[in-house]
Amino acid sequence: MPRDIKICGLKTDEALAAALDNGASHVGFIFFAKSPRNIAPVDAGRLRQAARGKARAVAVTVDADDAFLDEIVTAMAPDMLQLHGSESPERVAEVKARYGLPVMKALSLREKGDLAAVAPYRGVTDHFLFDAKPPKGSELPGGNGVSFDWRILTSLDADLDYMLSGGLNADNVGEALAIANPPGLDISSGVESAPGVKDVRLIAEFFQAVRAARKIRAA
Ligand SMILES: O=C(O)c1ccccc1NCC(=O)[C@H](O)[C@H](O)COP(=O)(O)O
Repeated sequence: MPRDIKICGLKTDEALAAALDNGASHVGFIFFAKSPRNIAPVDAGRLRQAARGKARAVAVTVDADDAFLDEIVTAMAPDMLQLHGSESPERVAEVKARYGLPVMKALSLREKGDLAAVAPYRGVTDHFLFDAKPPKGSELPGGNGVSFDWRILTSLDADLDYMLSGGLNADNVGEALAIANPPGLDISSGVESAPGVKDVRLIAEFFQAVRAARKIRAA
């Protein structure tokens, strides 16, 4: 059963409180101008205070340069950086060294062959996040509410630390857990009533569904 659950794309006190009250281990803030979940570093810095000692605050960036990362790290003091663009292993290593923070590299998957992208990042990134490839025409590298074939994850080494992401919701998370048994889960649009608008009821329902799946597996 998942050790970690990340609620991503938070912008309000209410949504953050719902994530924390329900037991999120990670809370994510998106720094990508085209996203409906985009947040200013200073606002994320204020929000993330409530997460201290409860959940790790994750700054999600897309091919960000040092100047933007400096601004984010200074304003919000994240616990982790999620690199959700086409950052190379060398760039991941550079970011890790520059900020001394754990890094989660996001990779987008559709089929088994896409897992070849994992090897070059092993020993470089601290964690992986496996998301679906964006649909054609999407301007967003993540947060598209699209899932992939979770069966491809069963061929991964058991020690690989990753979050399963992409198109999860309360209705399908039980199946995702039964198939892939991932160490972590990440969700964004599946707990929204509209793009970028988190819904506290959907957040609670997602955690309930995870708990229900946990009971089924334990029985
Ligand atoms: O969510 C976004 O808008 C976003 C924009 C740019 C880069 C990454 C983004 N999201 C990253 C995440 O970690 C999402 O939670 C992940 O892609 C899953 O999203 P969803 O399919 O909506 O659950």
